[in-house]
Amino acid sequence: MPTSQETTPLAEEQRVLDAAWHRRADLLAELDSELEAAPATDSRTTEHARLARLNTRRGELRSAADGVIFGRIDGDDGSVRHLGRVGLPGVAQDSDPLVVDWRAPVARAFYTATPLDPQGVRRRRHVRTRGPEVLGVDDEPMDGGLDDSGLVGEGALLAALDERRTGRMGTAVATLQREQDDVVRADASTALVVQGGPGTGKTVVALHRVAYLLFTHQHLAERGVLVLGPSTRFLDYIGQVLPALGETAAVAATCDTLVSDTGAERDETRTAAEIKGRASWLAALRRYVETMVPTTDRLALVLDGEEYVLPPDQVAAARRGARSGSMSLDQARARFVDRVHDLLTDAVADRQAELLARAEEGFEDVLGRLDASLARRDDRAAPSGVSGSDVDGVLSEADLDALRARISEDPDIAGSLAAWWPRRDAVHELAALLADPVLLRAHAPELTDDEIAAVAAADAVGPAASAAGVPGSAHEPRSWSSADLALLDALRELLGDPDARTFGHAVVDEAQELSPMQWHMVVRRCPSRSITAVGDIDQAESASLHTDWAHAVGDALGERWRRTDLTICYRTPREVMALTAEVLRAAGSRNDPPRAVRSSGVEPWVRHATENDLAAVARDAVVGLQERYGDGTVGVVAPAGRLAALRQVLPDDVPVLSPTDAKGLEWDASLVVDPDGIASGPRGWNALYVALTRCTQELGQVVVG
Ligand SMILES: Nc1ncnc2c1ncn2[C@@H]1O[C@H](COP(=O)(O)OP(=O)(O)OP(=O)(O)O)[C@@H](O)[C@H]1O
Repeated sequence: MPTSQETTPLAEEQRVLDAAWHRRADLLAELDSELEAAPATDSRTTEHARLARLNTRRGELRSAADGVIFGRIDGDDGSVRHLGRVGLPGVAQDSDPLVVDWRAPVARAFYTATPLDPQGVRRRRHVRTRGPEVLGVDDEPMDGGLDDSGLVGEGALLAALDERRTGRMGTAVATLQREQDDVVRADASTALVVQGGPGTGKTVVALHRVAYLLFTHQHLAERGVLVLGPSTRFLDYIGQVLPALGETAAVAATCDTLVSDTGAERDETRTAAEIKGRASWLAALRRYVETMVPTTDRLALVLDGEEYVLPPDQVAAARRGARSGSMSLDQARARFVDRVHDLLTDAVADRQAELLARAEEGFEDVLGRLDASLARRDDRAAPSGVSGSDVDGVLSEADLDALRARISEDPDIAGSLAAWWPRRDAVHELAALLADPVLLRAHAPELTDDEIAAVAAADAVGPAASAAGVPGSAHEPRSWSSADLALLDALRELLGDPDARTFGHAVVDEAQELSPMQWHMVVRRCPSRSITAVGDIDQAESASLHTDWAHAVGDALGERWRRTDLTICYRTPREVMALTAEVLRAAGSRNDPPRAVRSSGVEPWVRHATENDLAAVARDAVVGLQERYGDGTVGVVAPAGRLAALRQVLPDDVPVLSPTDAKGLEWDASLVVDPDGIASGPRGWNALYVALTRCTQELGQVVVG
């Protein structure tokens, strides 16, 4: 006889979780033994692909321990479905799944049904679990009651939002909100720009979208998804989320690490960064690369000691033909070399025919040369075959093929062609261009003299560059800024980049920071333009001074993108968001801050300090916050110029960051030191908006003066 305890919703869900937990364990054991039994090396592609699939599935199942089930929807038709981070099939064949994957179409109603639009759902239940244990259950009947908040599963959501922060981004798969779910499941055939204020869940949405797309579209899973974030610190912050959502086919990078393993090694002035970020560099670099195509039509090549001067009109035609279309310089060069091999083959055959003709006229000396020449070459077909040249001395098709093959492998010919049309190295060529005002003026005529001076001066920061300014001249290896790396990426593509990898989809976080040249980097990685970009134009600090999204993405995406907005702030409490409207106005924004869903009950506070006691006041404030949020996280945001001094006095375990580096991160409590100093920098009010919105509970400020 069931006890009264066992009939409670909690006991009911515990029974479901027990069954799901065991099913997951059984599936994992099956996968383990199947993978162990597989031969260590099997070169067959099909077997390789099968093992990769099994491995992925094992990874998914392992990482789903928290969230084996997290929700349930009861339909009007009496159906009951449980949702989890990964789907679990029923034991009997053809039985209903025990747990439905959250990304499956039938799971959608869990995120989007409301009492006003129940979508066939009678009741939504959030099931809070830790490992194999059910902690609590929140029910939401869809019986046409009030729908005031616009929130889905408000109780579960607010409980999730009140949890202490760990310094790593958690998953919100159980509590995604309707406007977020719309983005997660949006059509991926064109670019989507998601504008949202601080804490509206842009990162959450971007990451869940990756998981959703990889689950739903096999071709994306095969081609991979690129996740671009603003910094390696940020990538570390989100690092655990994708595997926990079941995704391993995503590659995380920053724009800088896409180009160089070391990332950007030097900063530069905002002026230089803004100039170098402009889209007009694409045309400038194209013009520059055009100067790397030889202009002479005289091409003399030596084969077997004989010089052949190729017909100049044909050399010119080969050069023109090679540059047609949108090929890289390397591809064009390869095409040209191919054509030159044909021309040389013809020239050798013509000369031989000419010698033969003269021999027939009885010139013994010529006959001697011809014999010697034929003896040196091995272009004729094998003696056993019937060869035209055996009969009349004219090279047969087979002889010509053999001659062409020999020409294409001849190292001297290759050497002559390399001297005539040298291969170019993007690093050297870019260093040469940026260091040389004459070259800059020639290829980037839209730049003013002051702008050219700013670019060349920025370049002089790097190790010595040759003053010769001739493309290809010897340049020392130099260090690059972020803006340089975007130029390098573009130049590499124009010259030919054998290592370039493309992806099926790209997700860009903090997208407001990308320069037009960086947007081109994204499109280069994702030529289909299946891109999801999330960002907040009001948090933009980038030197590129975007004021709206059309300005930011227009050059790279043209008209081929659409925008959607996230409007609810899940992170920052109402008490803190109330401070931000004024900051936004000072930043010149016409937007309102997002609506905060929660209150922390703690009013933001301000302490005053002088330059002399600033460090001590900040230290005192941080220690106080640490005492109150000992089980959570505390972070400090300050103007870049104050960071070093503050780091010396503040506890080691507290991150002390500039607004730029704090972007996208959050702590339970944050201290903003010298907000006026932050606001007085370039795009300073936008930076202050970032700084003030990092906390989930409590905000303190130390004002100087
Ligand atoms: N639906 C949700 N359920 C639970 N938590 C959520 C949800 N949406 C957002 N959050 C939480 O709100 C916080 C802010 O989310 P997130 O960092 O994605 O916002 P953001 O818009 O990227 O912020 P920023 O503009 O500052 O980078 C995070 O702690 C996130 O886990």
